Amino acid sequence: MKVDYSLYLVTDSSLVPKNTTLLAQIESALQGGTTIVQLREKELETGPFIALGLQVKALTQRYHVPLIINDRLDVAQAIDADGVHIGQDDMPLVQARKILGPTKIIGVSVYNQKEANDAIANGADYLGIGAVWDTSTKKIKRSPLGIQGVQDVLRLMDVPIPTVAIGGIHVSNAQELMIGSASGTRHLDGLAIVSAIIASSDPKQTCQAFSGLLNNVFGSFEPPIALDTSSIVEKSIKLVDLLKQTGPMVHHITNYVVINDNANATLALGASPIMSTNTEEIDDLAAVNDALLLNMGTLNDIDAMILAAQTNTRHGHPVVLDPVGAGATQFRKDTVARFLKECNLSVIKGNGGEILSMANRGGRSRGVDSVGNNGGEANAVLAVSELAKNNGCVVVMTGPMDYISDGTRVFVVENGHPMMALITGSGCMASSVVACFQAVSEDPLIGAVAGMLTITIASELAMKRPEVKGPGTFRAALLDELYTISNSPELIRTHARLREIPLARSN
Ligand SMILES: Nc1ncnc2c1ncn2[C@@H]1O[C@H](COP(=O)(O)OP(=O)(O)OP(=O)(O)O)[C@@H](O)[C@H]1O
Ligand SMILES: Cc1ncsc1CCO
Repeated sequence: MKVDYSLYLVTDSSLVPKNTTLLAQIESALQGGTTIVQLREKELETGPFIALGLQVKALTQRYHVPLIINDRLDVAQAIDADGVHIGQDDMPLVQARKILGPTKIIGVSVYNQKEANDAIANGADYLGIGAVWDTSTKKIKRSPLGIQGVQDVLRLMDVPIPTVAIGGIHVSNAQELMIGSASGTRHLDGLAIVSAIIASSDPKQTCQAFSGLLNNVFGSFEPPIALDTSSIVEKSIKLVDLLKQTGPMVHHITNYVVINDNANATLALGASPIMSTNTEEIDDLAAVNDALLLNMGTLNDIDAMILAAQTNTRHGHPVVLDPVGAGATQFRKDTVARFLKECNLSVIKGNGGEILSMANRGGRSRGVDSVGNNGGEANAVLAVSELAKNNGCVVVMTGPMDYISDGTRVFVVENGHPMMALITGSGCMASSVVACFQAVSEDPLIGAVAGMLTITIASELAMKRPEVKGPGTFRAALLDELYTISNSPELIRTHARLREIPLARSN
């Protein structure tokens, strides 16, 4: 579930103006564009808190906005809220997560780098950074952070998870805070507001003012520099080196046909594979993992896959899905729908039949094999770009040409050899390689292109070997050539055939 943290309302009944009610203030705020609500009622006993929680939940559900409960896990459970927000002196995050399970949102209040990174390491979904300024709504024990203090926490987070700032934020200082605290590509994802909304004589109007201001600020943040194809090739070369230097761990839940090739391809690039399907160890693995690959080939362990995806996402690790045989059976179609709904995927990498059928663009699978694309390049471009845009991820569609898109750009890797289609699991190996690159690439699009260049160039180099006579010798040579590229990444520069297809503006 993707959560919009941008206009985060935190309640406080004691601040509600005399002529109205808390519920009316919340509803007005929702009409004005509040994107998430936290019920913070420090003085309420359990019974009345639950009763109020149920009323607020009915409201937030109507506006399709998540409801978070401050501190009280029991209340959150009783009303099946979307999550909790805990402070440094509340129930520790580790225990809270055990109680609430992996799917609930848990936010943590943090004041400095250490608290932020501890919360990130323990699987917080978002951070509330503050207090930014002095505030009348909460007695603060530590001096206010100011804009610089917020920026320090943002800059020093080990992994960039969503953040909101809290404490003394009003329409008058919100823009200064959003812009002043941004650093490089990191910025706040939203503002948590208490009195400016709850005590407002017109919460709807106040929220509209915040929303307008936030939209302008988000629009003003520098988009990442769009690299041309030769810069992406150079980046890919650097990523091969980085993979070898850092040796990231890549947890695979894959199929039993390809499992050994997946592990060996990962090792050949200098990364560490772990092939585990046991739910008991997902937490421990996620704590030290760097990327997760889910492969639907033999389609067991679906619950473990989803749990692993959610757990890894909480740790900030990318998740790659190989939707093997996506359109082949009703069960596979249903399972893909579950992955799309319940997981936050970084990359979907499938063959033509799989990706085209997921995009409703005519693809077919016979078992796990792709049965062609009748719509040519234009159809492939639309399939990857639409699927990417609709799911907020990168999509790779393999075949004689590999099409790769993040929804705004489309690249084609023209490298590869037809012999790849004659060994089982070459696509699955490509997914492992893409997952390895996701572990070291800040940009999932570049990581996906780098992965596809690496495996397809390896296939070309393998076919040049004199001992390669057919699929058997090719399979071994492919591993050898992944290893060759890992040691001589500049081979990518001389072999890459990468082109960009401009997307029509209407897309
Ligand atoms: N005709 C071809 N020419 C060049 N490269 C190809 C060709 N067919 C496949 N490839 C390459 O082979 C790899 C696997 O792609 P393919 O679409 O065959 O995957 P797949 O069907 O998912 O494989 P599997 O299910 O066996 O794992 C990709 O790297 C792709 O670039
Ligand atoms: C042949 C086969 N069957 C299920 S998975 C798999 C490997 C290629 O995906």
